[in-house]
Amino acid sequence: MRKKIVAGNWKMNNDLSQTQDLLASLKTQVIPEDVSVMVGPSFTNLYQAFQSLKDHPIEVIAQNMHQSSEGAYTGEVSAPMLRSVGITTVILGHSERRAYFNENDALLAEKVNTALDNDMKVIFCFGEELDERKANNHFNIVKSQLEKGLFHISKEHWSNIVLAYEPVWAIGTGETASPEQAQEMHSFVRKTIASEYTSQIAENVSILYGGSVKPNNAAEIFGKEDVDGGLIGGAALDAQSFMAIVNGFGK
Ligand SMILES: O=C[C@H](O)COP(=O)(O)O
Repeated sequence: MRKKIVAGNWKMNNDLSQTQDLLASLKTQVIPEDVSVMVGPSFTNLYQAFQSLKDHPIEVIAQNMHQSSEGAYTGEVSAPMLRSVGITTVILGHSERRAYFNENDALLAEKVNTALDNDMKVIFCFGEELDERKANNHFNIVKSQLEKGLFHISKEHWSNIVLAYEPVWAIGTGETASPEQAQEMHSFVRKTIASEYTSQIAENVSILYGGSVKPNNAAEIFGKEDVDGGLIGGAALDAQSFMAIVNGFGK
């Protein structure tokens, strides 16, 4: 049975003191047993966050990492560095990384390999832009992102992969994909994985939806058969909103 997951991507928000405040609020919450809850603070606050949540079911994850494990890459952070502060899950391929930092499919394929080589789990993000959806090209775009960035991995590595479908037009815009649009794409992705790999792999991988998920729409989107949770941006910055999304999902 696949895991239900709600992951908060804090993006470039929250300094140390704000991070401590948000973690303190989250730590008072009871986490439903059937939902894996994750939060992704900035690099500077990962160590503090990991230490703070050590005895708590919420997992601390990273938002990005470099494709090399070490070297002369000023300003970058490697997979072994993340591991050294307790982090074992990383988000890769977020549309903001693709758009603002020129991360293309080939680079993401390298990053995926480095993460897996370092025994890390990957939340692999993908999704189409608005003009691509309007041109009815969204399935091709998503298939291509998966084929070029992820489908080189071996069958054995799929247990370390979580997928996150994030239509770019829905991120931070207040405009969500409808539950039907999310389900349609998630089902397409699952079928694509079944044909490239096996139906068992396709059935077991969690596929999250991301893009303007809020407490008032989460339950309906997460209620769809192939939606296994969410990657939450803005609403994850507020403990009450985030926990309302988590609790609306847990049974
Ligand atoms: O990583 C999270 C997504 O980009 C969604 O962000 P959002 O919930 O602010 O739209």
